Amino acid sequence: MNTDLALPDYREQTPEVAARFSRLVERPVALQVSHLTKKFETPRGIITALDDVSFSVHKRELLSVIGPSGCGKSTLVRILAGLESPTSGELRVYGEPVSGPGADRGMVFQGYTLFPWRTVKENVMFGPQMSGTPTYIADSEAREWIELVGLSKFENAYPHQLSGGMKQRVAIARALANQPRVLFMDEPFGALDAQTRCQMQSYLLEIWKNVDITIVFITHDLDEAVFLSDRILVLEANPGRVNEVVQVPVPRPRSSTQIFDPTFLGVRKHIDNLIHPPGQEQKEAPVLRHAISDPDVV
Ligand SMILES: Nc1ncnc2c1ncn2[C@@H]1O[C@H](COP(=O)(O)OP(=O)(O)OP(=O)(O)O)[C@@H](O)[C@H]1O
Repeated sequence: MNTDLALPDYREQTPEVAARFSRLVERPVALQVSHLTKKFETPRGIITALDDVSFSVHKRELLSVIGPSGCGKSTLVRILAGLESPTSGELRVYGEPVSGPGADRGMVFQGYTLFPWRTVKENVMFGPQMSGTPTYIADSEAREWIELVGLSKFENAYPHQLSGGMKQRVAIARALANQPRVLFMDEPFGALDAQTRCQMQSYLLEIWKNVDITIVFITHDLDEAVFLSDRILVLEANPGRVNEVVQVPVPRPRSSTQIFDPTFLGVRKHIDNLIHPPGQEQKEAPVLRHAISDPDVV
């Protein structure tokens, strides 16, 4: 059976979805990335990790970035967070040029970056305390953020007492407690098992619904990108360039049952084709230098 025939074109939008996108582009631009280029000098020559990358993210938008390995996702997020400088190009947050790290941008990484010697609440309070918020205010605000991520019963627990998904919820609360204007999430659920990962995606949408925050979400998981995003920035590799910015035509609110909808599958297939162009699939597994030959392994 050719299932492609049943899939709608990824550009088909219901009137509700089209209206949502018209409203989205009317909102202020939270993040403007203009002509970003990053070159690395290596003993083997210059590597262009990012080549003239431009895109914008609107207030309260959730934009995912996806692409093949080596397309520059990590380099991009490091530059956006101010941990690395671009070779050329510019980054603006609500119109203000930025360079270097700043409280206007928050980060959630894949690895658990909580302080193991601090409780959940102390972890969430850390940023505001460091920026001079009085302890009693930081304390009461931390409780609110912890409630938002559904961990009130665990505010006095230590990270080692929490599951991987719970630790990432604390990491989200900790990032939000600093009240950034844009939150960058770099494969935050990449280390979680499949079931927890799906739960975390739903939690993230719940949290996002209740907070005035713009999210840039880096992932290599197509389903995750489609499930979460308003739009998806698809990068190509060697050099890292913008391939396409795709509007996700799946209505909100999202639910896990939508992953079987033709609309979901149609846009997923389009992005898959951009990342793995038909006819360029790898025909055989690469031969590894240290591969062992075992006749019992087929
Ligand atoms: N510090 C560095 N020095 C030299 N080359 C680098 C450096 N960092 C990244 N690169 C190169 O830049 C390109 C983009 O790398 P980057 O890690 O940003 O891609 P990625 O999309 O995150 O890859 P992956 O999905 O495999 O993690 C690659 O060719 C990589 O080898």
